Amino acid sequence: MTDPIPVPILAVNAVSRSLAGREIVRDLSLSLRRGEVLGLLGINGAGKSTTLRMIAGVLAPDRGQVLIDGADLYETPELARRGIGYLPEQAPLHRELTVEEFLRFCARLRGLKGAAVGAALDQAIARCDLAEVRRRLIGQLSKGFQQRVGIAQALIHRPPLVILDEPASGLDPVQSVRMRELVASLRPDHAVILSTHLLAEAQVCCDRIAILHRGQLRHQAATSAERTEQLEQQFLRIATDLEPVAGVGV
Ligand SMILES: Nc1ncnc2c1ncn2[C@@H]1O[C@H](COP(=O)(O)OP(=O)(O)OP(=O)(O)O)[C@@H](O)[C@H]1O
Repeated sequence: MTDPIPVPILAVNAVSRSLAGREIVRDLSLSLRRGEVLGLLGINGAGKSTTLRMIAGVLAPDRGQVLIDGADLYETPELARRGIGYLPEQAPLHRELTVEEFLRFCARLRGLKGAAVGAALDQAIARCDLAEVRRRLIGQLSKGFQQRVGIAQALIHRPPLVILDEPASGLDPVQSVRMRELVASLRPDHAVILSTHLLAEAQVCCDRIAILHRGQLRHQAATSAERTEQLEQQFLRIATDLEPVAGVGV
């Protein structure tokens, strides 16, 4: 007998959402398995953050369904949300707390108690390479460290799905490289979906790229299957409203 196909960690089924009378995301479907990193690529205003907000459960779709590890995010929100870690575009940090204080607070918010809090804290700090700043105030850290604290809060309860909205935005080149390494290191334990408008960034740390334009998914490819120049050409064609090259796509 063959093994049953595992339930995807994330299944987005025909999701649409309008804001201020305009359809921002239209009929979008995606799925993601454990161990996969998916890059949602698109120009400014393509609908990446709106899509991620729906997947994170902070913005309800008008139509369609989001399943987290098989649980419907809008019918069984408590269950589904336990499976999500989310870093929004503006990291939700408390600048007046130390890294440790903030992450303890996040662990408790996520329902961890007693010794589990300390264990989760140590693990998130080690994972995000924050040991040297664990007793520093968040407000005094560099942008690179602050983003890593943002990722640590998303990982604190070890969710199967990690959602990162432009995690490398505003980082210097050195911090960007470290951020890509951190994202890639999440692969064995989590499914990761991240947004970016930088193709090079997506290519380095993602297994698959999905190009979003005007709220629609226009192209998907494994990063190993297409060369950088091919992907760049597809992205430019889509972003300038030309048809993508036939033969590969969603
Ligand atoms: N609350 C809102 N009300 C009205 N329009 C909105 C709202 N939020 C986003 N939009 C619009 O929806 C479109 C998509 O926005 P979104 O932030 O999802 O794009 P994005 O691809 O993440 O862009 P960026 O790379 O600039 O962050 C934009 O035109 C934006 O102005």
